[in-house]
Amino acid sequence: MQNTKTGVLLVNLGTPEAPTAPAVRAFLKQFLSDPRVVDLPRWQWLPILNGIVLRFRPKKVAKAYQSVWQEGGSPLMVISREQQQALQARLQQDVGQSVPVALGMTYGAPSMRQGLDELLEQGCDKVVLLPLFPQYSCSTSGAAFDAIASEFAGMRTFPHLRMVRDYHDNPAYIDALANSIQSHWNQHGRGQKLLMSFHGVPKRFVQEGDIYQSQCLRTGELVAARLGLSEGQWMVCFQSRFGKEEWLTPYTDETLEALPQQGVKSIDIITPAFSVDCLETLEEIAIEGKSEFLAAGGEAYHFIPCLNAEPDHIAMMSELVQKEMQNW
Ligand SMILES: C=CC1=C(C)c2cc3[nH]c(cc4nc(cc5[nH]c(cc1n2)c(C)c5CCC(=O)O)C(CCC(=O)O)=C4C)c(C)c3C=C
Ligand SMILES: [Fe+2]
Ligand SMILES: [Fe+2]
Repeated sequence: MQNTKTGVLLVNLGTPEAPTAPAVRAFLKQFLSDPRVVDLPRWQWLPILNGIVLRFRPKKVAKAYQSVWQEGGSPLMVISREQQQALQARLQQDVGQSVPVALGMTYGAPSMRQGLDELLEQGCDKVVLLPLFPQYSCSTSGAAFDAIASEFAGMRTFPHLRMVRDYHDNPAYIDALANSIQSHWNQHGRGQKLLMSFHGVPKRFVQEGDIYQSQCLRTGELVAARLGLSEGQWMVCFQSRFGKEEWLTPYTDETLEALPQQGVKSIDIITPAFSVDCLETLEEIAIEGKSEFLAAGGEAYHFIPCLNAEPDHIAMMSELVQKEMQNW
């Protein structure tokens, strides 16, 4: 009998197994060896990666991970597991049948292969690949596609596949962000400016065709419009710069240092490119960003968490999956 069962492979970037230098080194080695992430010629990049980056960065970054590590592990993994369980329960409710949801990370564990095998073992012959990167980038969603394709390359028969490429302007995603900001304002009051800080990428990626920047700007505009914000009350900026090349601007850290001098003493900051809180939101933005802003003369800094496993975020994911399941 032919299978006709759909499963969901929920994808995120991945994270180290422990907040230690050896575990961070192992993770960074796999991640930063991917040409989708650093596309310099291998002869040029690998000596830098092995001789400098992997020698010095793991110790520093392990310390940063220690500052946000949770009882159950890396925040990215703990929250991704919550999303997996919540989405499976939500799909059962919305679709009225079991739709298995597995987790696969582009780098580290559980690997894409482990996630895929979990679905195949449950009899799924149709897989919806849902990378939790709302804005497409070659360095994230592109890399997730490569990772599943390289697993398929070794299979005699691979399952049917549909992939959600991006959802940067999906009304339910925009609503979930706007609702999260509004409820933060209701609880804590409203700052002078709302910063939407997206993970950066090298400017060159965009010049060479990556649609990431335009999708970030569109998300920003839609959220601002949904909240009725006028120019000057919000801005988009880009964080997590890596290496010497120019990345998308304005840079978040420079913005945080400049705003107090421009009279902006209180801000709210949200990170819409991240679907789960992780090192880059909890350490770089919630901790480091705050101390940068306050040191520059800022007075109030409010970090708004990612959508994580919030019910409206999970409902949006269910909607994305159901759309892919239509006429299949
Ligand atoms: C080297 C270039 C990098 C590109 C390009 C890049 C794009 C990119 N990354 C995310 C999401 C995440 N990145 C995270 C960590 C992280 N990112 C880079 C580098 C690039 N990212 C590094 C080196 C690291 C590791 C930490 C460090 O050494 O500073 C994470 C968090 C992982 C965690 O464990 O918590 C996420 C998530 C996006 C969305 C993106 C492009 C759009
Ligand atoms: Fe990154
Ligand atoms: Fe960072």
